[in-house]
Amino acid sequence: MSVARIVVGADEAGLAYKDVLADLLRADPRVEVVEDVGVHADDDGTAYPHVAVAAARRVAEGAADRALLVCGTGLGMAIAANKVAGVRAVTAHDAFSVERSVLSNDAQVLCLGQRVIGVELAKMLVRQWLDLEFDPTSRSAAKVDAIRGYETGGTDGGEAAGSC
Ligand SMILES: O=C[C@H](O)[C@H](O)COP(=O)(O)O
Repeated sequence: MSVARIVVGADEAGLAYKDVLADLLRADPRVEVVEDVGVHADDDGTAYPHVAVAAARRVAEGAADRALLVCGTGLGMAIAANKVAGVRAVTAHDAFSVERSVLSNDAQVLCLGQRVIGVELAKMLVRQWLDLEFDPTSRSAAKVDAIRGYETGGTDGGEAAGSC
């Protein structure tokens, strides 16, 4: 999965980190486009589900490769983004989880909590995230396909095609 086009978003509880992380992304030569779906001001009370879904839809429609979302905890953003078909969003605040979110789960959306981790750790995790790429030939691919199977209305997530 390319990291060329990344959409960022936050509610007011994640705005400061979102802006710092967007600057980090803009400075990375691999990132060609950083699309910011807001919020842009401390007094913008847009609730996190609206931001999360706006960003996740950009990923689902192929307009962005990944999304980086920040709220107070990173939890609500992930819950909301996962309502968009085709999107796999996670909250991850440690290096191992960030790594596995891409390598195991092919997650396109990383959600962070501004009230949970320090800004330097957030920056480190995002730098690491940019280095990661899912391997569609890996043993994890069938499991991600099983997620897709449930999403598209299947009742068994494609269990017949791959055991857990
Ligand atoms: O998951 C939700 C976020 O942490 C949000 O920024 C804060 O939500 P709250 O105001 O409902 O606690």
